[in-house]
Amino acid sequence: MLTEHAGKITSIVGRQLEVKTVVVHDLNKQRSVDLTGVKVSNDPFEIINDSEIQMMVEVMGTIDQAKDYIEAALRAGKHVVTANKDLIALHGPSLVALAREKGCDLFYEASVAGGIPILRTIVNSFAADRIVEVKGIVNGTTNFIMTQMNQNGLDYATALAQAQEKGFAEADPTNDVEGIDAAYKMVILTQFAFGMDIKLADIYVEGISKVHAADIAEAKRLGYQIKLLGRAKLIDGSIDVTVAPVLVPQTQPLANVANENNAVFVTGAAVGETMFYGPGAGELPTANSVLSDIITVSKNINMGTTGTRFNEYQTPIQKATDDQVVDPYYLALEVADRPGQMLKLTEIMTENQASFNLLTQTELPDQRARIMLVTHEMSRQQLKRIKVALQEVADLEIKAAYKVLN
Ligand SMILES: NC(=O)C1=CN([C@@H]2O[C@H](COP(=O)(O)OP(=O)(O)OC[C@H]3O[C@@H](n4cnc5c(N)ncnc54)[C@H](OP(=O)(O)O)[C@@H]3O)[C@@H](O)[C@H]2O)C=CC1
Ligand SMILES: N[C@@H](CC=O)C(=O)O
Repeated sequence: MLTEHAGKITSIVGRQLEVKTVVVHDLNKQRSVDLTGVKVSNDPFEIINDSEIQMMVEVMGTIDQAKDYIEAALRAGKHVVTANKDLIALHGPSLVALAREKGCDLFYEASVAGGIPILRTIVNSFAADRIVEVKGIVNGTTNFIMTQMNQNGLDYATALAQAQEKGFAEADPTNDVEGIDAAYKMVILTQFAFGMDIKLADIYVEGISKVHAADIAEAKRLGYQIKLLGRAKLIDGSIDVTVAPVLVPQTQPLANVANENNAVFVTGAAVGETMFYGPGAGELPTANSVLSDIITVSKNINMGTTGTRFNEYQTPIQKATDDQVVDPYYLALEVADRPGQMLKLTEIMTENQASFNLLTQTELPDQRARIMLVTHEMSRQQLKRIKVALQEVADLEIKAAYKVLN
């Protein structure tokens, strides 16, 4: 892209960008990019110690190693662009502080939602509004897997292997499928939207690895798609952040976001609901976001305005309590003794002031049945109590408890 769009980039930046050194892991690997005239090395200090180089781009992944290299580059006075959400979510504040101290830029647009320019949009276009909710599909791999399972009948392992082949998944896809990658992105989105430095441990995280084909089918029958959704919501001045499988109504645009695409809804008190859609993973979409950062830094160097934070908004906000977070839920239970279990279920729901508006069941072998119900709105605290009480019931197993988007 730097070569093909060189003329446009030069006219926007006012200078010609030159790649001096590329650092890789395996010097013998065949590359599809023409690196004629570029120094190729496996030593990051070839960049960090080169006084001619003004900017370092980190797209190697990892946490500790990348952190060491970025810190060294910032200490050497180099501006940094990174796509590393793991690192920014876990160590963003200290890296941002170091960059500021050194008068350097640190940009990371590609770290959230791949090719969608969502961080820059929040910083620039929502600067005057009060954001009340950010929710969406922020992991391409899991959305690709769920789409392939749903629409093409692929099994989980085959769909994951395809996501890896296409370059959407992380080097170790555990973080993708267990919701950690989406949670890292929600940490960054929460920081940008609400000015709040939330920790990974403050987020309820559940991935897709345990989503059952029976729940996908039942959700579909009821008019929903199960999607891995991240949500950061302002509730009475407090923030709640979650990443989990959610039943999305077919009529909601998020239900139709397929494959590696991502979509982020940003709701502002003034503007209302806005939706940003595009490829959330993949080589060129990610490269476009990285290049938009490179161009921003280059312009800042030109104008002598480096050293300001990507996001300047900071404000102290509390985490919401389980009592404050209210949603309808989908519950799937496996039972043996049906009439007895149904009675118990109804009792437990009533004792916890909860009710359901829909209940279905399917027969399973050995006299067992799978009961699926959609509740009316209840707090996360109520749900927790109901789950604890149901766990005490003999011959009853909770198979799923997912939020329903309304
Ligand atoms: N893939 C995607 O769609 C997206 C990825 N990201 C983020 O971008 C980063 C990179 O992801 P991705 O491109 O998929 O990863 P890849 O594994 O495809 O690429 C990593 C690159 O880093 C190089 N590298 C790895 N370790 C070292 C090391 N110790 N020293 C020098 N070079 C090293 C590798 O070299 P070699 O080629 O020799 O192996 C390779 O070129 C991650 O932080 C990821 O989370 C962000 C948004 C989207
Ligand atoms: N593994 C990530 C890549 C982009 O951030 C994803 O699948 O979304």
